[in-house]
Formats: sequence, structure tokens, C-alpha cells
Amino acid sequence: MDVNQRISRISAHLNPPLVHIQGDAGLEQVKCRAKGGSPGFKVAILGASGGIGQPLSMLMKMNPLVSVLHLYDVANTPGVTADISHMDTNAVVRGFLGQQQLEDALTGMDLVIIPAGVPRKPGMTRDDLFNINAGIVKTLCEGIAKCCPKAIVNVISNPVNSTVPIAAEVFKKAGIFDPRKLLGVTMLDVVRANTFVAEVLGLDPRDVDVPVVGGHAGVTILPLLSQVKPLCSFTPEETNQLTSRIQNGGTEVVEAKAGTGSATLSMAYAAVKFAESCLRGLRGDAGVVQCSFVASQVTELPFFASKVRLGRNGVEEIYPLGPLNEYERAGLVKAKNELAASISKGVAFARK
Ligand SMILES: NC(=O)c1ccc[n+]([C@@H]2O[C@H](COP(=O)([O-])OP(=O)(O)OC[C@H]3O[C@@H](n4cnc5c(N)ncnc54)[C@H](O)[C@@H]3O)[C@@H](O)[C@H]2O)c1
Ligand SMILES: O=C(O)C[C@H](O)C(=O)O
Repeated sequence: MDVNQRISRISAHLNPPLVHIQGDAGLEQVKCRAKGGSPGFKVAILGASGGIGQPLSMLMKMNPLVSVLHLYDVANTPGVTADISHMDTNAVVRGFLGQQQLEDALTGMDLVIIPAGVPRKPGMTRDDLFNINAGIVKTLCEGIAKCCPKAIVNVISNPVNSTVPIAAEVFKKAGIFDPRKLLGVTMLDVVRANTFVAEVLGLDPRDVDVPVVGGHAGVTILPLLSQVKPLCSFTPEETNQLTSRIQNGGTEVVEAKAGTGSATLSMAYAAVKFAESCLRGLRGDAGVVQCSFVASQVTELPFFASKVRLGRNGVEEIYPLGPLNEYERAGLVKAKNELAASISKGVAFARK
């Protein structure tokens, strides 16, 4: 058998098939990749061809913790996969197109990230996306329950305040719900809060840590400016302006994009930061803490975003909110009212 025949035989086991590899050096590379690449985690991105999905896929391909990257969408995954698979980083990339390939995309995954669904246009709320995105998330979570019930799931699709409860109901119905493994991604609120607060303080945003609790829509986004690290204080005007800008950060981008979508690049950045924390937790790193919208007993609501510690099983510890000032206590009341309705809406949809 000549080299090209040997390559064809090995390539036949890969998706997409590897082509245009010449000579023995190429064959060695194919052999290594056919075994599953370097040690690391298997990650699937559902909605990989979208505005978030594409840069998220690229950034995950660059992440050394990832050994296998499955890109699933109902459109355009062959192109996105071919493109990303040429990056000379370790992760093996495979593409999956359409519902009939969902199960193959999910089987064996350690982490599943879901940015599938429609984004807002100016004038819309995140809740206006419910009618389309609720069904998308439900179907994808049914696949997860069947094919990788132990995977950590990061839900990005809006409205997060409802799609996370939908995912939980799907998993409960399938008898596999583990609250430690289902995480709503609110990281972009933290990323924005760090950026905007750093601007006001004149600091490098990487040195700033702002806890953002509650949920991921309007007044449910509650930055705790009294707990900013490094220790600092704000005037009442600064507090008002910062809180409002953080709560409306998504709308700021939606309006600037003028009908072409919502945050995609900053979201991909935030999603990778969050996913990397989940993978570091899975690896056993100590002290990995991020804010996330999770099943929670921090308030009387069944779901709430707050700081969580990530470990080998996902969410290992949920931290209490800590001392709130009067402004934040008033914000918390508003946040909980809206959140309660959004959570109930998601649960009712999944149960019907
Ligand atoms: N959590 C957050 O902080 C945050 C931030 C930004 C955007 N979002 C949300 O993320 C979602 C995606 O935003 P986007 O800008 O990438 O949108 P987009 O329209 O650019 O991409 C969405 C992708 O989902 C795919 N898709 C649709 N139905 C699918 C299905 N059934 N299975 C798999 N894939 C499917 C589409 O083909 C498309 O490629 C939106 O709901 C948006 O509101 C959340
Ligand atoms: O605002 C949106 O609709 C997208 C996202 O939730 C965001 O916060 O940018």
C-alpha cells in the first residue's frame, strides 16, 4: 500500500476527511489526530456558524485545554469547519450539519456550549426572542440528555433567564438533571462591568472585578458596585450611570449594529473566558470562581446568578450575595420580580 492509500484509509475515519496531505510527515500527523489528538476536553458548540458561534469556535480551537471540537449548526458548518480546521493548534475539529447529525455531534462531549438561536433587533427585548429560541434550546437539550447527560452545559441563547429553566426541565424530564452542570452564561455582563468601571476608575480592566448578580436582561442584571475589587467608592451619579450602562450594554450594541444583530465578538470573548473556567474546574484547578445563572438557593427564586466556584463536577459552591447597600437592595427587589416571571415562563413552556 502506498502512502496515499494509507492516508485515504485513515482519513476515511475522520470527519471532515483530511485531504492534500503529502508524504510520511503528513501521515504521522494524520495518525496522531486519528487517535483523538492531545489529552484534553471534548467540547461541542451548538450554533457554531452564527455571529457568536464562529469567533467562539475559533477561540476554542486556540484553547490548549480542548482536544476535540465539534461544530454543530443547521447551516454552513462544512465551511466553518474546513476553515477552522486549518488552524495549526492541537484540537481536532469535526463539523455536523442538521438535526440528523446532532447525536453524533454530542456523543462523548465534556462541555456543550449553546449559542444557537435568533438575536435581537433594535426595539426588541430579549424576551421577544422566546417564541423562537425556547424551542431551539429545548430540542438541543433533549439531544444532550440522550447523548452526553454528564456534560457541563453553558447556555448563551436568549432569553437566558428563561432558556436555563427550560434546559433544567428537559433534563429533569429525562431523569438526568444535575444542577451543578447547567450554567447560564452571564459573563458578558461581568466583562462589560469590568470595562466600564475601569474607565471610571482609570484602571486596567484586567485588574478590576465587578460581581454581577441576578439574571441576564434589563433590571435583572444587578452589578454590585459596593463589592468592586480593588476597593473603591462611587458617587450616587456614578453608581446610577454605571448601573444603567451595564444593564443596557446589550441594547447599546444592538442599536449600534442597527438591525444586523447583537453582541457577537465581545460575547465570544466572554463565552471562551467562561468555558475555560469550566474546563479548568473539570481539570481540578483550585479557586476557579465566576458569576453564572444557575439553580440556586441564594434567594427564594429557583435560579439566580451569583458567584460560583467551578470544580470537577461543575458548580461546586454557590456564594451568597454578601452585604448589599440600599441602592443594591432596591435593585434586587426589581430584579427578583422580573426574574420570577421569566423563570415561570420557561418552566411552563417546557412542561406543556
Ligand atoms: N448570554 C449572552 O450574554 C448573550 C450575548 C449575546 C447574544 N446572545 C444570544 O445568543 C444567540 C445567538 O446570537 P448570534 O448573534 O450568534 O445569532 P446568529 O443568528 O448570528 O447565529 C445563530 C446561529 O444559530 C443557528 N441555529 C438556529 N437554529 C438552530 C438549531 N435548531 N440548532 C443549531 N443551530 C441553530 C443559526 O443557523 C445561526 O448560525 C441569540 O439568542 C442572542 O440573543 C446571548
Ligand atoms: O442584548 C442582546 O440581545 C444580546 C446579549 O444578551 C447581550 O447582552 O449583548
